[in-house]
Amino acid sequence: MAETLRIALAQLNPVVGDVSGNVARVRAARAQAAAQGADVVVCTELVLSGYPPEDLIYRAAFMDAIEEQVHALAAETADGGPALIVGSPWRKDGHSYNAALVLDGGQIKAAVLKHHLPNYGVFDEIRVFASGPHPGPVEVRGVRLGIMVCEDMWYTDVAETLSETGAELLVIPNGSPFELDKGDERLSHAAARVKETGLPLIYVNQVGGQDELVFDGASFVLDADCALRHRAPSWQESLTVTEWRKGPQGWSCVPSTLAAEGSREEQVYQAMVLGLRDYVGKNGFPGVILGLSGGIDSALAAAVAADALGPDRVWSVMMPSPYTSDDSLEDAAEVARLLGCRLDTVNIIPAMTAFDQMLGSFFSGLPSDITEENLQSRARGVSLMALSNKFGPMVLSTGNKSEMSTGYATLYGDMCGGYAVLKDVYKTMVFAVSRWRNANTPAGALGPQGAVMPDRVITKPPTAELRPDQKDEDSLPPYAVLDDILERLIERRQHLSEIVSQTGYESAVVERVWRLLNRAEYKRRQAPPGVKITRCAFGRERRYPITNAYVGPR
Ligand SMILES: Nc1ncnc2c1ncn2[C@@H]1O[C@H](COP(=O)(O)OP(=O)(O)OC[C@H]2O[C@@H]([n+]3cccc(C(=O)O)c3)[C@H](O)[C@@H]2O)[C@@H](O)[C@H]1O
Ligand SMILES: Nc1ncnc2c1ncn2[C@@H]1O[C@H](COP(=O)(O)OP(=O)(O)OP(=O)(O)O)[C@@H](O)[C@H]1O
Ligand SMILES: NC(=O)CC[C@H](N)C(=O)O
Repeated sequence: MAETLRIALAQLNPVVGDVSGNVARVRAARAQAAAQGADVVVCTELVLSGYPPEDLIYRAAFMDAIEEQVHALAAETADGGPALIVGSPWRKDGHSYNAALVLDGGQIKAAVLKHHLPNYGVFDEIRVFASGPHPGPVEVRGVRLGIMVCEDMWYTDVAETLSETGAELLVIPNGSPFELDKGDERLSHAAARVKETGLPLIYVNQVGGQDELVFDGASFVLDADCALRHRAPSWQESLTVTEWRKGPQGWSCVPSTLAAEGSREEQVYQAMVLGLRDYVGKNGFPGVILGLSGGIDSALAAAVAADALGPDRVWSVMMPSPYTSDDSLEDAAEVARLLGCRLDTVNIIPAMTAFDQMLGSFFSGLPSDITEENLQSRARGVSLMALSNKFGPMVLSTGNKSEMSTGYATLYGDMCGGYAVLKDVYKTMVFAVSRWRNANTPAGALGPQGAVMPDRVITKPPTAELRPDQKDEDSLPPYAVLDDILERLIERRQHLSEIVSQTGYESAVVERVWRLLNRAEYKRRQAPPGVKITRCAFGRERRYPITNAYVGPR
């Protein structure tokens, strides 16, 4: 019976669908762990397919490719190196499962099948996977490991079965997407399982961006007394070999590095950076292009892009109209200078004049209104898309969550683009994160050190500059009030009366925000994807009908 054990936590960034690339990532991690004397390497949930694989699981050829690669990987473990615990889709008796496979001594020693399939929020695993039975422990190098997959740790029953059937150590491969405050939630579920079973626990999480999700990593180890023995860094791949010793009370982990979690602003910023970096990188774009207005949203989006990709892959374009102020021109130029990214000017006045002429016979005698305002926004969108078509960079959309919530954005105008950087970040958080970035250089950032936007960009009142003297707060409640109401409606799903009684806001204001929110559903369905940051992001997590005649109590 082993009295010491070295277990490697492989916090990897797989690419969904890239089976051979993912196998290569696992192979490299195993070689690195072997060089550090590891006995076992624990990888993340579904690392071979990438998480979440969604409907790829329905493709028999995809599942065949995975099976073939698993057998090859298993055969490689005959080399006397560490055992591998890899997450992989796995077929058995005509069903597809979300499994953790134990590969050792040249064989597939066990397939632990996920029991609790998450089917809420961003998850719909019941769509593609069958639920496995409660697993039992798997003996690896003389130690009975209680392996369970991600969601199985969020309930009591799987850990209970594992401990009752002799597990000595809980091991959990995860694909747990980032959202604010998720770290505490994970830790409290993990600690509950440790307390119930008296067993130490290893939690290994995926890192990287996948469409609207970003995985922060932050893998960790809890000892049997719930002491945190290791926390891997967030937002980057890592491989840590942890040392375990067996004493009279069971297994205990030798204390190792504890990476800091970072402030909320830092987490939001890093989530946007990694989400964008991986979206651009994994989809093969040479870089990004965006309209830089001199306002805070496009300045922050540009800063995130420069930190994600490097300033030389960010192309900013100022597109002045007759309503663009000198301050905006100066501020856009200063943002581009501070970031060190390319800035060009494309005047949209000729396009506005052309539309006046093209549509003049229809519009004659009618007052100028939102129609002409939206044409400016659309002229900018068309220009950016043309530059994207000609030169290849993907267009970034810069709308924030307050705007996405209220429909304060122009369809096929500023809503155009491939990816919306700030989509799940309320305007009040946009201000806070911009201040944070001006005072801090994020770890791993490819952009410049120091401030990335002039103070005036943060302090001036937000305006869309689509007509003279326009200010956002002329049409919307102040952002502090708007965001508070939106957060209560969206994330907390509060009733309107509850919001009024808890906050003292006028019920007419809360009613208006509710109406704006519901009315903009059609716009959100046409919005580009953007990374999930909050507890309830638009898209999969908030599914209201567009055609919606409900008028009863809300
Ligand atoms: N249920 C439905 N299903 C499908 N389509 C629907 C629809 N209801 C309206 N529509 C269509 O949508 C059109 C209205 O949408 P749209 O054309 O976008 O225009 P609209 O929402 O009327 O105006 C854009 C709003 O965004 C504000 N804005 C624009 C640009 C930038 C910023 C900023 O500060 O960032 C703010 C602007 O001040 C204005 O309040 C309708 O004319 C109709 O064609
Ligand atoms: N003059 C401009 N030049 C370049 N892009 C612009 C210009 N005006 C608007 N845009 C683009 O359209 C987006 C919507 O901007 P708008 O000024 O209407 O409102 P906003 O949401 O307050 O954004 P920002 O804070 O970036 O100004 C901007 O973020 C920017 O990408
Ligand atoms: N992949 C999963 O099973 C994730 C579900 C889990 N509750 C989490 O977010 O951590």
